[in-house]
Amino acid sequence: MGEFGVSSEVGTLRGVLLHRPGAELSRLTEANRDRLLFDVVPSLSEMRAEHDAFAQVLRERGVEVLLLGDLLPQAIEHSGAARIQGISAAVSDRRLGPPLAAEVSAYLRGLAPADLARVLIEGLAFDELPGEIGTSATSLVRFMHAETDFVIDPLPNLMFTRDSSFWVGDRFAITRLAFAARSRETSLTDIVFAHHPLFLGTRRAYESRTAPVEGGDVVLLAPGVVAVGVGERTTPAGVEALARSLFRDELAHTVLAVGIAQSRAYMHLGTMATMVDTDAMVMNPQMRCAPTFTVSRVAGGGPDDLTVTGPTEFADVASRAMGLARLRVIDTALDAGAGDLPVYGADGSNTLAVSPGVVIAYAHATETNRRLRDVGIEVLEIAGGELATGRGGPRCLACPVSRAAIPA
Ligand SMILES: NC(=[NH2+])NCCC[C@H](N)C(=O)O
Repeated sequence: MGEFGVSSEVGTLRGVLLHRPGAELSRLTEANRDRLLFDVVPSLSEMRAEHDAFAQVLRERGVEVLLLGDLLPQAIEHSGAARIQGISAAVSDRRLGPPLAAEVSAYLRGLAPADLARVLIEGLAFDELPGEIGTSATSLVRFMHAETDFVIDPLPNLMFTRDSSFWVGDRFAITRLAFAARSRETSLTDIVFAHHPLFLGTRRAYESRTAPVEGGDVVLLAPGVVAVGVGERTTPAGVEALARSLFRDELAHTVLAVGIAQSRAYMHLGTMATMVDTDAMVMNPQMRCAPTFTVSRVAGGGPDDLTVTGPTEFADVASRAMGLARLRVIDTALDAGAGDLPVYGADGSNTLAVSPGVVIAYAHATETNRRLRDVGIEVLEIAGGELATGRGGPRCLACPVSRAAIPA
């Protein structure tokens, strides 16, 4: 696929990390789906068929598709540290109590890499624990847990690989996810990028990881110019930490912090606005004037000194920061066909570019897709009725690891 590295949202895509939906989604029930961030309980078989078709479109366009479910066991096989890291992120003393936690950890240490990877992704229910674990009288948890409790929570949102990591320049960034239901996902993307031999020698961006930053909020507008949504997920402190880190590593010179509503319907900047060409964005109309602060480095200051200006309207400041005479903005439509998802839940703005002016989009975003075609964007449609039940479109479902540089 060529070199790893990503400096835009539209440069010709050469490689992506996807996660094929698996049994972790069969864990969703009416009782837990809200907590696990799904609007309805999906059909796994249909969802997998849709996801396979998505991967196929990518492959047909010459994109190498890496699957997390393949890379994770390979990384664990390769590195003892990866194994320990996966186990310690999954087993919580606080939740299981020390005696049971110790027994579960010992059990996981003994599993073959493929089995351990499966547990780390799909979770572990109490009734799946081998009979001999925790049966001594030392664990109250073993006796009193609720029927529906998990020893290790499943990760049904892992397929949204853009949230738990992203690449900027020639480095990978492991994020910090805002909600408890997703926070462990980053331990798995970290294992893959830090320990899989494929990525040997690649470096890490954004080490701090204290305040939440989700990859879905990070939009690489142009080389050196990074927009980050601040809303339900990414916090202002997260953007500050990310900006400092990107400036220090010279991976960006301008960070735009874009205020989006604190609501599930808005979720991520990438859900509301995405690049579809080097000079064009598809955008929820409300985003044009979203209050945006520009964060840059103080001239002559230390690497950690930031200067903040604004607020200014998102579309204007983005266009200027990208050095464009004019940014073409295509408004997302209120698409029908999204069932009872809220108006922009059709994920029409959540397109994934495979090259400048060529994007993958959900077929159900009919009107938005028509508008994109009207201005000359090629739209490759995929079925997403089941994939969209967790909310999130093609862009969230893929973490680009290699894109060609966009021609200057
Ligand atoms: N980048 C995105 N918009 N990702 C979609 C994530 C969807 C997931 N169910 C969540 O609520 O977190």
